[in-house]
Amino acid sequence: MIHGRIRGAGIARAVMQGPRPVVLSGPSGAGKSTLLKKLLKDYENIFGFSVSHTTRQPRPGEVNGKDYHFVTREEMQKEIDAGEFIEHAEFSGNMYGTSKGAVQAVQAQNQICVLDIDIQGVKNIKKTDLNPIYISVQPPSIDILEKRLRDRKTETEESLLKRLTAARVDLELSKEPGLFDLVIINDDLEKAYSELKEVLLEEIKKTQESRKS
Ligand SMILES: Nc1ncnc2c1ncn2[C@@H]1O[C@H](COP(=O)(O)OP(=O)(O)OP(=O)(O)O)[C@@H](O)[C@H]1O
Ligand SMILES: Nc1nc2c(ncn2[C@@H]2O[C@H](COP(=O)(O)O)[C@@H](O)[C@H]2O)c(=O)[nH]1
Repeated sequence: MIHGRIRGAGIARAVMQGPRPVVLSGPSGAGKSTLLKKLLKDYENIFGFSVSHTTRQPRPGEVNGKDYHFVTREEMQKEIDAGEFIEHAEFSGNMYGTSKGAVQAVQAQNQICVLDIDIQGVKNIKKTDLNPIYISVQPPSIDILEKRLRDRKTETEESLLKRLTAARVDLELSKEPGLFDLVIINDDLEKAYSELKEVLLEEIKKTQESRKS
């Protein structure tokens, strides 16, 4: 596995559709949303979030259309059948998916599109021509992950156990050589955030430059 270095960042994209997207993956509770929120705050208008669809219930404070498009299983299946999704997966008893519209909405603003998706999503995106930078955010240990998930107070005991089981699978599958361009161990948040910014610096600069011209 490659740590702290990016593969293929300098390779020109076959089809230039603006800045290269970014996939953030890793176990639930590893800190993807925390890092992403910092990035979106510090680089407002440079990054845009791909708003996924999900069938899970909204958490307190989550906004429909901003954090997720909260939909029923029937609604989501209908859109999947109509070919409106780039990828979709079942995670911890709910459906999640990235619609074509979610990515297009960000790319239309010439922003770097960031996808927060699980490892099944990563494998499915690999089959497309999206060509993102793949980053896995991982916890320092499973025990710390469990503590973070418990402290977040978003899960029932049942869903927490499901997420921990999925986390173990995720950490195993993530070892596949070449699956991720970069693995960030999110122990110290500021250090993890610096690593994330460093790897994205080239795309950030390109996007900032394109705004000037
Ligand atoms: N480096 C860190 N040190 C301590 N706590 C952290 C750190 N990073 C994130 N956290 C906390 O851990 C919890 C889980 O983080 P977060 O919700 O960002 O994870 P996630 O990977 O986005 O999870 P999910 O995939 O379920 O959305 C949050 O309560 C967050 O505040
Ligand atoms: N394959 C996809 N996975 C997604 C998508 N949106 C989110 N996720 C992943 O689901 C889990 C759980 O998220 P939570 O918000 O319920 O905690 C997490 O690993 C996300 O990365 C998606 O569109 N496709």
